[in-house]
Amino acid sequence: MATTKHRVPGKQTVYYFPSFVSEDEETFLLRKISESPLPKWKSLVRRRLLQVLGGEITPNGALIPQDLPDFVTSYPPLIGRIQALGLFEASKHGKPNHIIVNEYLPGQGIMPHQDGPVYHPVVATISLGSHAVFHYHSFEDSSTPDAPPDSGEPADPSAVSPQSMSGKAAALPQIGSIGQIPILSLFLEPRSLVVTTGEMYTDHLHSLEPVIEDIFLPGGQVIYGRSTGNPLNVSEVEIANKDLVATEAYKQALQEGGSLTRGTRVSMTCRDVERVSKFMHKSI
Ligand SMILES: O=C(O)CCC(=O)C(=O)O
Ligand SMILES: [Fe+2]
Repeated sequence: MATTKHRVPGKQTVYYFPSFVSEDEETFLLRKISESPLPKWKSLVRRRLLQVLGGEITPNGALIPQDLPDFVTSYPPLIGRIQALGLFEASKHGKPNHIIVNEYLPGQGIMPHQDGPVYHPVVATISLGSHAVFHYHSFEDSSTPDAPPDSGEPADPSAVSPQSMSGKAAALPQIGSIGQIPILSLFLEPRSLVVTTGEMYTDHLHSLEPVIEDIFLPGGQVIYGRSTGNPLNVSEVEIANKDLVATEAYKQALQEGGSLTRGTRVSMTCRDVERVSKFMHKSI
């Protein structure tokens, strides 16, 4: 498969595609997203939910479908491009039908969580505007929690947060159900796509640390855990996709070490909601 060379070394179930959108497309997408009608905007503690594209999901996990906008179906043809990778082949619709658009200012992140069973267990995330460092975590007892979604974060109604993370302010687990050290960490370039499948979707959590800058050591490690304020939580973790990173300046930071300041990042998280209601959303 053409995707094989995009597999993150050491993981069969995570794929990284640099330059998935062009610079012109990135500019266009950021403009289109910022022009979104205000009622769709919601403020969250750690990031801003900009838009939900494709329709709202009911508390029972069914999508009330709404047409996806031209800026994801036509120019640029993001959905077609994702479908062509073949990684959604086993999902009901063969491609994403739902996109959550989030904005992260420097210093904002998202705590470890799972995306939950409402979606087919494949998620494709496009990064725009800034780099980020993305972490995957294990459950220490390798069981998944049965806690309901907590305090409004993640914004996604179907996302599952472990009980240990239910404190709003907690950036990292305070009690032991989530491994302290990420099991996999990725460098996400602006304009890249990362696709998480299989057990990395179903049995693991993912997060973005709320930091203003990312600090790298020579050889492609990143410092993790600074946001907890506790030096005992700080560790060095390997950037698993360092050899797939395409931009010279980022390659250099990963090879030689250094720090990279975060800018405003907009992410587009694309998934397939398998249960679709027969009722179409009607615009008022
Ligand atoms: O913004 C990202 O890269 C991740 C977002 C996320 O995990 C989510 O919306 O569930
Ligand atoms: Fe998520």
